[in-house]
Amino acid sequence: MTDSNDAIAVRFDAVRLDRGGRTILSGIDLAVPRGSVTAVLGPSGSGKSTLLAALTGELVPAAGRVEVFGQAVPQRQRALLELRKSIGVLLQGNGLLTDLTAAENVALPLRAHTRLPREVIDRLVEMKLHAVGLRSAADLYPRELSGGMARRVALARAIALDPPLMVYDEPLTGLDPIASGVIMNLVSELNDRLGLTSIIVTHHVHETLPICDHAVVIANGGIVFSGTPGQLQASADPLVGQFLRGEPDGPIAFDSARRTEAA
Ligand SMILES: Nc1ncnc2c1ncn2[C@@H]1O[C@H](COP(=O)(O)OP(=O)(O)OP(=O)(O)O)[C@@H](O)[C@H]1O
Repeated sequence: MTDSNDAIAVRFDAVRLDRGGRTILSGIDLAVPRGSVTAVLGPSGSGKSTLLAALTGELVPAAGRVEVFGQAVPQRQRALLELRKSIGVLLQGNGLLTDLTAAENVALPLRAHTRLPREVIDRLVEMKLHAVGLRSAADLYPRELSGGMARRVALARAIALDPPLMVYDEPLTGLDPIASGVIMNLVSELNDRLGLTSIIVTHHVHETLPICDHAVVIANGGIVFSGTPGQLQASADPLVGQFLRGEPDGPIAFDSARRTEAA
């Protein structure tokens, strides 16, 4: 592994992703530096979740190569499970089990993937809940938590195994502006404090950009912008402008995947 590879946490090299016999994304080149926070932005249906699926090995590229920490995403189940332990994923729905308390939910990955004794797991769970500011909610059930608190418990569970890479799929869905601000601050703080690399897939541009080092916009079947948040805001590209302003009419097709298919 070379030094330059060491500095890159995730690399997409000429990747094409197909789903249901259709090309969703093609010509994807992306390098996510270690330690950075990267936003993957794009309109609904543009292929953001598809990109994540390639990163976690759920979807095998039709062409090109995806690497995580210098290694190609494996296809063999065992190697894939090993890779997934190094990727913490916060999904759109929190995925909390309703008949378990917050603490029991956070303990799940530790019980499943380690042989640590009970008291060590309890201590780790306490630390993870503390990291998201919810130590006092340990014994509450998901139905007793607000939407923002539930998202934070899910975040504590996602970092339970200390993954070096965090992936957030629409972390702000269903949250009010205050809870959204809390989550974004946490994402940024955890990234810096724990030395993580974070990728945030979202269409919440204005809430996400302030904590990002890098932004990528996908539309019309590929990457249409890659740069800093400042460069994104200053971009004169009509496609980027349409997306930032959320306009229905413009160079981004209403159903961008359909346009790819027709192309
Ligand atoms: N399993 C699948 N089989 C076939 N097509 C799929 C599948 N999953 C997604 N697609 C299609 O791929 C395209 C991209 O979907 P994807 O979910 O990646 O977009 P997205 O940008 O994450 O959207 P959203 O912001 O609404 O979640 C869409 O046209 C969708 O219909």
